[in-house]
Amino acid sequence: MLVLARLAEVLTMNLFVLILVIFILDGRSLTMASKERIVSKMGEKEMTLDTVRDSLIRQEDTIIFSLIERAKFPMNSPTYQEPKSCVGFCGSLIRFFVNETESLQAKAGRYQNPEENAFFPDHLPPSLVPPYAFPPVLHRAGASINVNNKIWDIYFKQLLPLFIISGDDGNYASTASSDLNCLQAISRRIHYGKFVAEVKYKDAPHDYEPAIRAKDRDALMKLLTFKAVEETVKKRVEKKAMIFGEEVTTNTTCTESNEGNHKIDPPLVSRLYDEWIMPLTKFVQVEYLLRRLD
Ligand SMILES: C=C(O[C@@H]1C=C(C(=O)O)C=C[C@H]1O)C(=O)O
Repeated sequence: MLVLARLAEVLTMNLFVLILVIFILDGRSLTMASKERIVSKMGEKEMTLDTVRDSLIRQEDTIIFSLIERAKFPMNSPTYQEPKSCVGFCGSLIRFFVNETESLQAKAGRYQNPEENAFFPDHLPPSLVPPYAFPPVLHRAGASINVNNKIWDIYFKQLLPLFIISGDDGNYASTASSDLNCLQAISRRIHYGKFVAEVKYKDAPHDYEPAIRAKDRDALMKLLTFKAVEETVKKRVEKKAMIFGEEVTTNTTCTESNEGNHKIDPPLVSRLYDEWIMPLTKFVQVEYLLRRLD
């Protein structure tokens, strides 16, 4: 009797262990299966020239809104001046602000996304958040191209004076914060040239390879340029600046309310795209393609 009871106990125990093992294995295979589904889902959303162009169109909204926000403030030049001595931090307020914000955003994982490039990439702290498996679209050699030095210089020396009125209202921290929003939006757009170039290369490798091997920048520039697309971009951003920068009132129609009164000058936005944003995006495309066969 005792033996039978002991046997039953052992069998029950074994059965329990067996069920537990099945449960764990099944759970693991389920997790793996769902992970595979996510990965294959991302794979399905393959990048095409149309999808990258759609992204550039959406990014126009971010850029224009950020410029409108910066235009709320006058120049506020103390934001950019190098103080004679260190005041808790060394250098201009804008450098301090960008450095510190990038540091925090790096910890929060911003620069794990291959679409993001820091202005001060040296000595950034590592991300503290679990990594996300961004689809590996870019070719390794070109992925690290960073033209933010150029963007920084152009933004402060050429762009700001064009669309910001002179004056000082003391809002230096808010000014620095809105500058950073502009810089990040413009930088993301310009570096998106890497994705544009990758898609163009994949669509026609035989067209690009001879120019890449010959390191012929002019030929590459010709191959990747679509003048008609650029003209459309210029017209569209001007129209967006007109619509987004309108003063909205409830007692007049949109067209009545705003003749010539926009938060940012619409033709100027078109000019920013024509003279800086599109040429730099194309510069990034050429640089990326030159490394595409490395
Ligand atoms: C980005 C592209 O490549 C080039 C750059 C463009 C831009 O920066 O908007 C537009 C057309 C092309 O000349 C593209 O083809 O869409």
